[in-house]
Order: sequence, then structure tokens, then C-alpha cells
Amino acid sequence: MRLIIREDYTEVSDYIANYIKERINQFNPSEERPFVLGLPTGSSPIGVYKKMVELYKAGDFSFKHVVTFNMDEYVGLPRDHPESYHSFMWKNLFMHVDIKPENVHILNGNAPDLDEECKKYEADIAAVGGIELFLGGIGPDGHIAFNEPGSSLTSRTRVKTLAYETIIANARFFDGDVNKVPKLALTVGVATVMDAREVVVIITGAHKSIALAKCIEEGVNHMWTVSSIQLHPKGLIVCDEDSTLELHVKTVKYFKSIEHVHQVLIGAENLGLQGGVKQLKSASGSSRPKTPMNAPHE
Ligand SMILES: N[C@@H]1[C@@H](O)[C@H](O)[C@@H](COP(=O)(O)O)O[C@@H]1O
Repeated sequence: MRLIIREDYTEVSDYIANYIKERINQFNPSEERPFVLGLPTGSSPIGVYKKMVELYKAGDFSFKHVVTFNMDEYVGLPRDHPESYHSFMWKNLFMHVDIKPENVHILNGNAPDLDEECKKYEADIAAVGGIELFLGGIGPDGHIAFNEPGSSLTSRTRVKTLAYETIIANARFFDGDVNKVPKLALTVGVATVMDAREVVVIITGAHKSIALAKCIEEGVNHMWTVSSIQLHPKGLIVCDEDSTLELHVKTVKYFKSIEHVHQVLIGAENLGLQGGVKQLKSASGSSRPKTPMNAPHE
């Protein structure tokens, strides 16, 4: 797993948007072989989506051959309600880019048979060959999607009752009134996220610092469901300085030093300083990454 630490929310958002752009461009998607992207909602990804729209408008990449699957949706909230995740995604991302509406998948929280809806979602993901990159945010209690504390780490798409902490956290989107927050949601499972070939998680703010520490410094634990990223062969967390408050100084220094070495290697390569690269290679014993994007994760 890699941890990339950036100064603030804006820098975190820019890093991730550029990262995803690179991944899509490297993949070179086509009609027959689309790039399958898992996406979250919440305030965490808004900056990423804003930057992605900017990059799209600058002609740096396209959503023409991108297929998306969103993480979750409230149960019983009308699809066009301003706080539905459906509305959120169209408002913040989809309406600004060239994605084909038929390539967008968002769970239907008003389906007549919710269990059937969840089963179909898993089948739809499998039908396109699985998810290439799943982007996620976390709640302050370390939940990913709506996989609240205690969720099975082998869980699949299903109906979930929201934790009281999540209802309180999300009341800010419903006039601060907990009674207006739906109590049930459809969500992909922890295993659905971890099945993706790559998982990228956004963590910002001091209120998520305990979750970040639990996620990376302690063991895999169903009470902090995002900690399952430790078992993923290609996991990346991008966080801001504030969210590192509860980490050991040693942990922060370790991940910063790894990134620094990568940067030096890349800089040396770009300048044609092969001697410098060789020296660093032998000092670190690591092989040379071509770009920060394909640096080893594990
Ligand atoms: N289901 C969503 C999660 O996917 C999201 O990660 C979390 C954090 O939201 P925010 O990014 O606003 O802190 O909120 C909700 O619970």
C-alpha cells in the first residue's frame, strides 16, 4: 500500500484527478475494452471531480469509453432529490463530461426488489470484466461506501442500515435534521471494492485522523472497514497533513521518504542522470519506477 501525503484538500484532489487521468490514458480504453471506474459521493471527492472536469475540458482525457459504478445510494429517496447520489453525480461530474448515460451505473434505492437490485449490480460489474480502479472516501468511523463498523469484510452489494454516527454526519446535507436522513442505503460491499484491480482512497481533515491511523497502523478490522485495504495488492491512500495528526511521526516520515526516493529517481531519469539512478537503485535495492503513477504499491 502507498500513502501519499499532500498539504491540503486542493492538493489531494489535484493529485487524484491527475492520477485517474493518467490511468485512463495509459489503459487506452475503447468501445470493446472500456475503463471501468468505481466512484464515491460525499464532500471528499468533490475537489477530485472538479479537477477531472477541468482536465477533461482541457482535452487531457475523455470519458467516452469509461464505464462507471457508484458505491452507494440512499433507499427511498426520490432519484431526482437534490441529495440523492444520482443527483450528486450528475451535478458534480457526469453532466460536464462526455460520458455516455448508458455507461453510468448507480444503484436504484427505489427498486421494487432491493435484494434483486443488489444482485444485479454485482452481475453488471462482473459482466464488464470487473472494476479497474475503485475510488473511495471514508467516514470518520472508517467506513468505506456504506460499510459501517462491523460489516463483513467479505460483504457484497446489499441493503444496509446506517450507523447513527453516519446519520449525524450526513444530516448536514438534510438541513441539519437527522430525521430527514434516510436510515437505509444500498451499498457495494467491502469485497466488491477490494475486488477492483486498484483501490484509491481519499482521506482529508483532522476529523478523519483516527480512522487513518486505525486503517494503516493497526490490523485489518471490521470495525474500521477501510482497513481491508491492507490486504489489497494495489492500494493507494492520498491524504492531507491534517488527517495525519494521529499517525506516528515514524509512519509519516516513512511514507514521505518513499515518495521522495521515487521523485528523485524520476527526476534523475528525466534529466538523463543515469549514474544517479544507479546509485539510488543500489542504495535502496529497489527497481526503478518509470513514473510516480506506476510506482510499486505493496
Ligand atoms: N456513503 C458515503 C461514503 O461513501 C463517504 O465516503 C462518506 C464520507 O463523506 P465525506 O466525504 O463527506 O466526509 O459519506 C457517506 O457515508
